[in-house]
Amino acid sequence: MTVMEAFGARLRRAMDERGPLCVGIDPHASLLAEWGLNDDVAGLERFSRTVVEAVADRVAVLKPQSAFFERFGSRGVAVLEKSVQEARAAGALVVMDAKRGDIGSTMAAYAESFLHKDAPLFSDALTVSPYLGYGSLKPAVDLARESGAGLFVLALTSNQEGGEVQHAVREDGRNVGATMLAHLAAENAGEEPLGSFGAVVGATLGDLSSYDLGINGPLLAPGIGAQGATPADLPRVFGAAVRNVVPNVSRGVLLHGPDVAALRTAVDGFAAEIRTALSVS
Ligand SMILES: O=c1ccn([C@@H]2O[C@H](COP(=O)(O)O)[C@@H](O)[C@H]2O)c(=O)[nH]1
Repeated sequence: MTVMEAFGARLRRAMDERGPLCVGIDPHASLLAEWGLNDDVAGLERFSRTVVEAVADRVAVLKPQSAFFERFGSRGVAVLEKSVQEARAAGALVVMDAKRGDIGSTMAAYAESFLHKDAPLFSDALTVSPYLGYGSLKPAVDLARESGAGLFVLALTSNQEGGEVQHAVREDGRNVGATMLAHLAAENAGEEPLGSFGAVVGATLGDLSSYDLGINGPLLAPGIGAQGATPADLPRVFGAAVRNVVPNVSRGVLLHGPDVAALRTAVDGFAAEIRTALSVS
């Protein structure tokens, strides 16, 4: 049996070769309408196919937002399966944004759904919520290691409301977000060139210098474009950890569809801005 190389190593290579940009596949009803598509499974399929065709051969990571597929029931999930498989076949890594989290015994089933190498929805990495306790994620950590997959744990999310949970201070004086980062640093200790257990840290959050972002793992950074952050913000927000940042843009790219050339131009524009921002940091 061939064992897949660890996600962190595959991601590092993809980022070095293609740049770090992650493009979201977020088929909002409003975007389907703007693309002249119906808000139905056929529209969903056309939308996702177009995004994959336009960008999967040029970005390091594609991030389908599962919610927009689940909205259509089993036929929507079938479209999601196909999109994941086509994106991976075109050379992009796929981060499934499903934000799963539950008690350990149920978490094991979520892990089987997205991280088992034979699962129809197998993805290179999965977003997970640690708010049932970081330890509840252990089945996903274990299966990810076995499959060569990765996780992105919600640590400091891009939305303002996240602060009431993530900035809450524990008895040891550390806040919850910082605690998640510390768990991830322990998970990734000694891994080269990059650990497989990443954090979600919003690009919208301003100065994060009070946090130790040196987790030796990737930092998935949503919030660029529609949520107001820009590539130029990345060095200020992430400091020395910026080399491990995977900046995500969804609507900021998708609003340029359905024209494939226009989508590619938008992606190339964000990629160039990110390159410039990182080269001066
Ligand atoms: O903290 C988080 C975690 C996840 N997201 C997801 O990223 C994209 C962002 O989409 P935009 O259109 O670029 O705003 C979306 O799928 C969110 O669910 C996030 O925004 N913040």
